[in-house]
Amino acid sequence: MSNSNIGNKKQTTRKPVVLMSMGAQERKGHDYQVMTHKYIVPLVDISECVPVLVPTCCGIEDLEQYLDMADGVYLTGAGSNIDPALYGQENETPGKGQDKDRDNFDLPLIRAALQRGLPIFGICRGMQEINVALGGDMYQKVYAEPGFNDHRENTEDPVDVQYSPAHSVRVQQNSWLHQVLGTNEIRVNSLHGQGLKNLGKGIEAIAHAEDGLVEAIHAPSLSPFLFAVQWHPEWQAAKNPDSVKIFQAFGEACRKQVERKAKGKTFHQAA
Ligand SMILES: N[C@@H](CCC(=O)NCCCC(=O)O)C(=O)O
Repeated sequence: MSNSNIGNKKQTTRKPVVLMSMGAQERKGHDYQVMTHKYIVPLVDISECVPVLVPTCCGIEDLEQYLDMADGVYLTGAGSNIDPALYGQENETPGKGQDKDRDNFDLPLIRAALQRGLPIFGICRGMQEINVALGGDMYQKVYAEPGFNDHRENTEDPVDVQYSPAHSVRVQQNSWLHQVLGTNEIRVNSLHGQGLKNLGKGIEAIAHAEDGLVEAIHAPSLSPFLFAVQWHPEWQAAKNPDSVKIFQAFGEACRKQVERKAKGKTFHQAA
């Protein structure tokens, strides 16, 4: 934490404010907006940011006001699938739940955050949303695609088994992620049935699973920090050195945004 004295008033640089879009859940006949604890804790403890949980059930009328408050955007995983109509496909998984409110909030949120040069970090569904928001599409059933492995968890397993390391990920040599992690191969958990197919405009893959499926993306031509992963670094993040490095990198990107804002600049002006 850096301090600066202005006159006699001691001013402390504020922590970054990060938007977390919530998802829909129905319980006992009531509709809820939810956010899982495991996503919040590393943002507070490791990224050292202040989360603002945003309901996605009320449309995008206040989107710009939310973004006025934000120094970063953090898009989490969720069991729901993105509506395939949003990337020009028929629905191949009619039995899987969707969350159209979250789709219809997050895709405009991503585009508007990019316009403002805000750091964006996505996990699992969050990575998929970023790809779709920028015109990419998905394999709706990776497990049914020739040549790909099954990346789903066994939902009958205990939760700690579901989130245990499941496969290796090769990190692109000399990529930003390689520099952050200091290695070109890591072991990751895997809890997804869908995966990135054609990449959206400006999106580059920087890590792949053993079967070639995209596991991490960035977009250096679009943003100072647009980074997303298919695995779940938030799971017991403090115990995973790779996760700690990722959440620290996101926090640092958001602190730079705070500094830019304090100087009255946007990323595009400061570049
Ligand atoms: N439905 C998509 C995205 C999967 C995903 O985000 N899984 C995480 C669910 C539980 C959690 O939040 O950890 C797909 O199947 O690819």
